[in-house]
Amino acid sequence: MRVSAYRLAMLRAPLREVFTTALRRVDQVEDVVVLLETECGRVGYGSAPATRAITGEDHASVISALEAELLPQIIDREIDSPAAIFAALSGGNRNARSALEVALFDLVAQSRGVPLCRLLGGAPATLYTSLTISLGTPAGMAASARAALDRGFTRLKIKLGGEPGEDVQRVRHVAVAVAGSASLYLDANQAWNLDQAIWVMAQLAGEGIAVDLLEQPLPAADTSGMAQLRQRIRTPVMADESVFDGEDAARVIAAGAADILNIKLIKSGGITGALAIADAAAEAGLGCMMGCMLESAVGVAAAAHVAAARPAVVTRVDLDAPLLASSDPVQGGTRFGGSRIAINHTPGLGITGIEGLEYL
Ligand SMILES: C[C@H](N)C(=O)N[C@@H](CCC(=O)O)C(=O)O
Ligand SMILES: [Mg+2]
Repeated sequence: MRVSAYRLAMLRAPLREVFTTALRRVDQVEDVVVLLETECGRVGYGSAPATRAITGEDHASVISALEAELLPQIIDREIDSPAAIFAALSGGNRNARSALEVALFDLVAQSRGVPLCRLLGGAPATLYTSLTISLGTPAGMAASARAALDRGFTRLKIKLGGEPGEDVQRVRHVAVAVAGSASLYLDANQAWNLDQAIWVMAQLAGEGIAVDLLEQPLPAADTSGMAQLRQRIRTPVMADESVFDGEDAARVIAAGAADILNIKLIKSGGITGALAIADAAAEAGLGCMMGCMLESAVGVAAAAHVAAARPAVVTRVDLDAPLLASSDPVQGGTRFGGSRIAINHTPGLGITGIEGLEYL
């Protein structure tokens, strides 16, 4: 398979509500989309959002890495396997690499006539995602949680990361709103220190509020704090910003800093890096969550395929970004509806087009 041409475009989609975490606020889905074209008329899709607060990249740095560094490495080159993709690409930044890798994997799977997850060793499946409740006022978050129940979600990810007393209030309000109809997990996006994390979890335990999982409570580099926290609370701790790639995974596992790892294609620089994290976790007997950034259904569909390729280790998915948007311009392929994600059985990612792309 030879990539003969490429196009770059912007995909924009409005959100149902502004997405707010302890790290950033996002007003709309805004991805750089890579379209790779082959001599035989196939199109491979990949995408990346700007995630400056997490990976340091904005749209300009993603576009420049693609055009100046990465795309020249693959144009008119024979690429027909995952190993060839890995061998072809060097440099760039994580966001750009992820977009390009996904588009290449899409094409290789299409050329073999199999869904992407089959190329990666799995099979199409139905996944069930949590829905994220943005950081806000306790009353506002409770209302969003009730709306999520109405949409059929039974697992909610509660964004925290303000003053600890206020965070307890937020969880308390959400817990009352869902009244046991949904499991709750918390994501502080690095906002607390060790004492604050212990205090918040003790308050919630004291009030009998069940918390399923605690995601990235401490700063990404504080693996020793995360390891100490695990000894002090009963709730499993998940590493998100502490684990970008396979090397980070090995370090976090060796430090005993997490019970579960959150894999995201944008952090790992694509599918190869994501599988390296899953393999490291499997070897250590840890589970993984497949997560996403606030991004379009192109990258999230690719993440769903990776999850379906490693069902024994990727036991949870937080692939809700397309559901946080008020419409999905991506046509064909993996379908997102309520909490249900139905992975396509058609070749590659199965994408047949994207409405409203603004070509660069
Ligand atoms: C969208 C997903 N549920 C999520 O919360 N992902 C991130 C943050 C995404 C972003 O800032 O774009 C997370 O911290 O888990
Ligand atoms: Mg997180």
